[in-house]
Amino acid sequence: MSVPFITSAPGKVILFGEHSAVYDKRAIAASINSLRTYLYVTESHHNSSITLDFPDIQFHHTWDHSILSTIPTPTDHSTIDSIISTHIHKVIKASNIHNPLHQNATFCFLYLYKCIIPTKTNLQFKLISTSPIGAGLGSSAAVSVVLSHAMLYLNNTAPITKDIINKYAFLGEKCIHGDPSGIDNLVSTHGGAISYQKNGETRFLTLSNDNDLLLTYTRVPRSTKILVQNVRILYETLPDIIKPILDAMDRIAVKADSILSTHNHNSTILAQLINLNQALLESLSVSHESIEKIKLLSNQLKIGPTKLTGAGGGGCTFTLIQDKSQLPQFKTVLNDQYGFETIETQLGGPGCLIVPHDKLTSEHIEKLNSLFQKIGLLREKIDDVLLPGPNQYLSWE
Ligand SMILES: Nc1ncnc2c1ncn2[C@@H]1O[C@H](COP(=O)(O)OP(=O)(O)O)[C@@H](O)[C@H]1O
Ligand SMILES: C[C@@](O)(CCOP(=O)(O)O)CC(=O)O
Ligand SMILES: [Mg+2]
Repeated sequence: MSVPFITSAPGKVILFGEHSAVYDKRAIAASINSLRTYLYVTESHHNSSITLDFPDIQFHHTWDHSILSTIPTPTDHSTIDSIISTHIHKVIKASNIHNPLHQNATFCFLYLYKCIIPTKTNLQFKLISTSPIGAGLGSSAAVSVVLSHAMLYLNNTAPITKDIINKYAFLGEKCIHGDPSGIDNLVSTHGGAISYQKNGETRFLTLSNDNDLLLTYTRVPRSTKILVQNVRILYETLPDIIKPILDAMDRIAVKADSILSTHNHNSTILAQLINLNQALLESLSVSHESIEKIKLLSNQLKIGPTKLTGAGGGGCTFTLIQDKSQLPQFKTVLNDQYGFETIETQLGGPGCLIVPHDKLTSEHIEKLNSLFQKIGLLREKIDDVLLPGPNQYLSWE
C-alpha cells in the first residue's frame, strides 16, 4: 500500500459574491498562500479498521471495517444519496458522535470513503490546519480537497486530475454545507484567483502583486450551513426584495472581474465595490457586530475598505490595504482592544498538493510522525515542516 503520504490544500478569501454565488451569480475568490490544511495518511495500528485523528476539533475515532461495510456504496458520485445519508447518520449515532463539528467532518469523510475507497482498511487519517476553522476561509473546502485527493491517490485506478479532485471535493462540501456554490472547493483545488459562476463560465485571473490584504479573525464561531440556510429562508420569504440584492451583488462581481482582468487595477473603484458588497451582505443579515467594528476602524484610520469573507456571522474579514501609515495602530487596536487575530497574507498561492509515498524519506517520515503527534502547535512550527514554497522541506508536487 502506498502509505505514508501527505496531501494539502489552501484556505481561500472570497473577494466578491459570497452567498449570491449559491444563486448562480458570479463570485471572485483567491487562495491564501500561508494558511493550509494538511492530511497525513499512514498505516493503522488497529487491524481491519479506519482511524480518524482530527486534533483541531478534538476528534478521534476508530471504526472496525465491519461497521463501515454496513453503509451501502453510492453509485452516483455527484450528489448526496438520502438512503446512504441515513445509513451514515446511523453509524454516527451508534458511534456516539454528538458534536456538530465532529458530525460534519465524519459525514464528509465517510461519504467520500464509501464513494472512492470503500474496501480499504488499516488506514489512519491525521488532519491539521493552520487556517482558522469555521471562519470564512474555506476550511471545510480544504478538508474536502485533501480527503478527496488522498482517497483518489489510495484508489490508484485512474490518473488523478484537479478536475476529478474538485468533483469529489464539491461532494464533500455538500456533505458539510448542504447547499454550496462550488467556489470554495474550486479555489482550494486549483489555487490562484478565480472568477466563477455555478452554471456559467469559470475564469482564472492574474492578481497584481500589490494585493496586500489584512485578514482579521474575529474568533466569533459560526456555521456556514446555518448562515446559508438563513439567507435561503429570507429569499423564499421576500423574493421580490432579495432577488434585486443578489443581482446587484452579481453586477459588482462582474465589474470587479473586468477590473481584475486588466493590468491597471483601479483600486478606487475596487474599494467602492468592496464597500458596496459589504453593505449588501449586511442587508442579508450575514454581518456581525465584530465585523462592523473592524470596518469602522479601517475607515476611521483610512487603511482601506473592509468586507466579511465567506458566510459571515463573525469569522473573518479582509481589509484591502491602501494606506499603510496607520496599519500598526489598526493592528494594535484589533489585537489588544478587540482580541481579534490579524494575519497579513498574500493571495493566489498554490492549490492542492501531494508528497507521494516514494518522495518521503525516512527522515521526513520521522519528522511527520512527530509533528502529527503534537497538538496545539504554533502555526510557525507547522509551516517550518509543511508549508509549500521556495524554502519547502518536503517535495510537494
Ligand atoms: N482542521 C480541521 N479538522 C477537522 N475538521 C475541520 C477542520 N477544518 C474544517 N473542518 C470541518 O469543516 C467545518 C467548518 O466548515 P464551515 O462551517 O463551512 O466553515 P469554513 O468557513 O471554515 O469553511 C467544521 O465543522 C469541521 O467539520
Ligand atoms: C456563503 C458561501 O458563498 C461561501 C461560504 O464560505 P465559508 O464556508 O464560510 O468559508 C457559500 C458557498 O458559496 O458555497
Ligand atoms: Mg465552508
